[in-house]
Amino acid sequence: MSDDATAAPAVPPTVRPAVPIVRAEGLTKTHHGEGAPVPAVRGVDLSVRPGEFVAVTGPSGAGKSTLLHLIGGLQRPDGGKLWLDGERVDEYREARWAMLRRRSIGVVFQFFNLVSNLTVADNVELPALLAGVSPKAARDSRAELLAELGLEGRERSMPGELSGGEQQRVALARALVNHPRLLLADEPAGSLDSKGTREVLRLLTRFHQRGQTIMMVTHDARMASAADRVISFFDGRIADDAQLGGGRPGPAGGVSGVLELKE
Ligand SMILES: Nc1ncnc2c1ncn2[C@@H]1O[C@H](COP(=O)(O)OP(=O)(O)OP(=O)(O)O)[C@@H](O)[C@H]1O
Repeated sequence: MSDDATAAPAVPPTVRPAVPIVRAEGLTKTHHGEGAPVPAVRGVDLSVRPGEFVAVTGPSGAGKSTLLHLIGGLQRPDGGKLWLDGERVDEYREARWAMLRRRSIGVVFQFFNLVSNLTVADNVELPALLAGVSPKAARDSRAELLAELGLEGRERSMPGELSGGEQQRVALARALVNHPRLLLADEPAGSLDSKGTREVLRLLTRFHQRGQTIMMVTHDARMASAADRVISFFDGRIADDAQLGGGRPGPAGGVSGVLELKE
């Protein structure tokens, strides 16, 4: 008998995995509109680690936006469980969700959704003030972000006076003003020209490199390839989950979704 056979098995060092920013188990949502019910998200299991940049892609109607809205508390699931930063949130009431969204989740939409009768500065400061930040701290954060996003001097402009790309940068500043744990972006370049798209991509990449966790729905292959993980969504389910940049494939394995996305 060799020494190896009698030796005590090696005890692996204790590794405490980081608490996922997002964890979903069996997440389900059916829309009830005018016609027949539409099952948009069908039992999704998902985990997003701190610092990940995840692109969610897939055909129109696959349920991508619904998934993002469930994670951001903009819609409620019919079934399943959802944790944000380790805290079970799917049973939260609206007031608690509102507080969580203000403090921990930033959202950017395709059509910017800025308040049209507020100045750029007020649009960006508003979520900070609603979260209970002092007016001075809100002003300081706003000034820092607008400078960083190349919007210095536009503080007093109204959203309608800005280009689409500038409006999306204002929306990004607004989403980030409370330093959210999670940034959700639903087709953030969907209504921009190629210059605006490049700009949004550059900024998202920069914030990701600084550690910002991002989940982004996109149809755009270039946008998706900036992420470090691509989830392909099809018919309300995760069809593929792949790590980009040579990392390990996600739970569903395979790289077909990524290959399809490459230009
Ligand atoms: N509020 C709603 N009421 C009824 N049906 C809805 C509602 N929102 C979405 N749906 C339907 O649910 C399905 C999934 O929609 P969702 O917007 O999540 O898909 P998507 O993958 O984001 O699509 P797209 O890429 O076109 O935005 C679609 O069939 C859509 O028509």
